[in-house]
Amino acid sequence: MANVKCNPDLVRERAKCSFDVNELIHLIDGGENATKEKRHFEETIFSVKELQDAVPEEYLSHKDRYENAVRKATILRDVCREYMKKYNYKPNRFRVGHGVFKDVSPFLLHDGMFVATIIGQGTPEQQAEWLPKAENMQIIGTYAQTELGHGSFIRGLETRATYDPKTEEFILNNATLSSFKWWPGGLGSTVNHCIVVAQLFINGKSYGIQPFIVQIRDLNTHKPLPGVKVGEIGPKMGFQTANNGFLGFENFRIPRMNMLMKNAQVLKDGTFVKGMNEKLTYGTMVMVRVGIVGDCSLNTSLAATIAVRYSAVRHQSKIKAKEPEVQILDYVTQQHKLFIAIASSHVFRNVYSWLSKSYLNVMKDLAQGKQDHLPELHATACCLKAVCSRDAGSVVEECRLACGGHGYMTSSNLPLVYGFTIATVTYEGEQTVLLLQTARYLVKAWLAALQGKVLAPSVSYLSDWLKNDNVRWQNTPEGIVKGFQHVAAGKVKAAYDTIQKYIKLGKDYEDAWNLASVQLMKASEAHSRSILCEVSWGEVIRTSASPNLLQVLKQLAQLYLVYWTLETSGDFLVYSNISKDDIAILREKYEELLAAIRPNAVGLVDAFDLRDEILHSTLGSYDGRVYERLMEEALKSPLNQESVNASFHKYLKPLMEKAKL
Ligand SMILES: CCCCCCCC/C=C\CCCCCCCCCCC/C=C/C(=O)SCCNC(=O)CCNC(=O)[C@H](O)C(C)(C)COP(=O)(O)OP(=O)(O)OC[C@H]1O[C@@H](n2cnc3c(N)ncnc32)[C@H](O)[C@@H]1OP(=O)(O)O
Ligand SMILES: Cc1cc2nc3c(=O)[nH]c(=O)nc-3n(C[C@H](O)[C@H](O)[C@H](O)COP(=O)(O)OP(=O)(O)OC[C@H]3O[C@@H](n4cnc5c(N)ncnc54)[C@H](O)[C@@H]3O)c2cc1C
Repeated sequence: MANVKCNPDLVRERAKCSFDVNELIHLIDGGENATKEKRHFEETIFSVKELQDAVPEEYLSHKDRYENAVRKATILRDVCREYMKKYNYKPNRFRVGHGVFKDVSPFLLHDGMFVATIIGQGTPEQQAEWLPKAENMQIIGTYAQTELGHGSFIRGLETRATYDPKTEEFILNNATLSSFKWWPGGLGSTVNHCIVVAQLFINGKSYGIQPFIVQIRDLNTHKPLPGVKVGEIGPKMGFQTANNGFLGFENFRIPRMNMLMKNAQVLKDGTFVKGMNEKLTYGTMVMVRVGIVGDCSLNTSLAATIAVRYSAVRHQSKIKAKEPEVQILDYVTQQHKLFIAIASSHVFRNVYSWLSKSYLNVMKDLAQGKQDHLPELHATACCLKAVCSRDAGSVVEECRLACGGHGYMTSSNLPLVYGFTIATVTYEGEQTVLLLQTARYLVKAWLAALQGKVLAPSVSYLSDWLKNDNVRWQNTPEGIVKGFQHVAAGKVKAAYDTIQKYIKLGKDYEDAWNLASVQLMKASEAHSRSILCEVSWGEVIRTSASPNLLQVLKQLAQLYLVYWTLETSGDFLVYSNISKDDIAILREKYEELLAAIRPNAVGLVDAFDLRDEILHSTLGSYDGRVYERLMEEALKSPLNQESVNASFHKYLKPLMEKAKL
């Protein structure tokens, strides 16, 4: 990228960067070698001509866009397969996926959840049967759980799998419209298999929801098998190329061994054997929620790169009347909008790495029959997924707004980035629903703390707070982290006390819970924020980097801490010993941090190392040729391929002529 002829503003910005951009790229990637491998892989992918679109996708019809996405998905699969064989390298498909599809791949659910569920829920024999086929794409699958009538409350799913011991088969049925599967990616027209999550019935008795692997289309003709009704759900706010679909069964039979039986089992005679913990059936969701925190980092870095580069190139208005128009990046309000995006991307990445380690440890424990840490992992993954996805959505939208009118252009790519980022707030567990899951855990932890029990590490601050809720406020990063824990503990206590108050007033526990649920949700959010602050600050101070880079990383981590303290200062005034003077000091600190980060802003987004092919943006490309690219892209509009459009003769001219009469 270094030899590209760049906009002079960007050249100046890059020259004043105080740290080594390559050092940060290597740190994010996990080492110099990892960067080399990543770049070589991306170079290979983006030099494949067939993966480049001649016409921007937005001009294609819904159908053509889908077909183009499937075409590219198959080419990408082949290229990746060859590449992995040759170099023994496991690429991050999500980064190049955004480059190839702009949006998401119709194979997203095959890779993200179908294969993962076979691994997580299948017995070794079932894995041997289906995994090689799925990994080779001999079969293509999705994860079909959500129905028209139920998504969040999965115990309420209506799809039935009734066991028939005579034939040793399950009979799948969707007797009601609300029981139809609705949403699974790739289901519309792409997949031939799915994991179907259905209510198991044996001899008229319900045994809860279980996962089944089901072939729904003929492998040669791709026609739906008899008894299967399947189709696509139509256009959405984003995820246009994900090919989300619907599905229903009528007396559709599958062999007994198609129930994934790593946890619970159904024996030939219809005996149901319970698993170690019925919630392990929800395992794929936990894994994906962890992954989404990482995805939030990537999505935020895409938007930050586009908006920061654009803001360095764009000049508008003046700070001082007699001086030239300034780069909009020099407005402190613009820095306020954008630097939190850079900081958040780093925070999400660090927290993702921490959460992934916890996830892998719990998986190891489960393999040995130990499940003590599962509730903590579930609670932590739920609230982090909810808060990171919501933050990422807000930050991406703020970046888009920070690009003014041009941020509204599809060619800026910001509307598309917003479309797939905001979807993460809903899928894999709607935000409020997940926050309330964590709240269940927090209330239990609070009760345990009141009883003097030892708490799990992520909630041990509740016991500390009970011992001393009167800690003196300190305007240091460590002091702020403590402050966030105080806010969280104060909110958990308040929510708990509210439940107790309603119970004393004669409400039963469930009603009391519902009445207190706004407070419970906020307590859960505060708990999540305290984890984000503690973990990300902890990761940064442990980072080994050159002094210059470390200084910048600390500035970003502090910016995150101070930003959120100021954003939620009301909570701090209620639940901690912060004073108005401390808040004034933090405001000053915030302004200092914005000023300190300003000279490094472009270097920081360069360090996300997102190629132009991944950014897909007229505003965010490395060379900063913003206006040229806006015009070049506009000229690709089909309306610009002719000097007079047919509608003139058909409609406008007759209208004008009628007006003359
Ligand atoms: C520079 C950048 C570098 C970064 C690089 C990043 C690279 C990116 C990396 C990775 C990216 C990976 C991204 C992955 C993407 C993959 C593909 C994504 C596409 C996904 C598309 C969407 C798919 C879907 O949406 S699938 C459908 C998902 N559906 C849901 O999530 C439903 C939500 N509902 C539920 O989960 C449940 O119904 C519930 C939990 C809300 C309630 O369940 P219920 O049975 O009613 O339980 P409840 O009575 O409330 O609780 C009973 C007790 O069970 C406990 N519990 C509940 N769930 C779990 C669980 N999962 N595990 C453990 N325990 C659980 C609960 O706490 C209760 O316990 P208690 O003790 O009784 O309180
Ligand atoms: C882009 C996209 C892709 C998807 N892909 C898939 C897929 O591949 N496979 C699949 O199976 N599913 C998929 N889904 C479905 C997704 O998982 C669900 O939409 C999601 O879990 C939310 O469930 P819901 O739609 O039932 O929302 P609802 O639960 O109906 O939410 C509506 C409102 O009700 C509130 N609410 C619901 N329950 C409670 C409660 N207990 N307490 C308080 N408030 C509550 C919510 O907070 C929300 O405000 C996808 C969804 C999207 C948007």
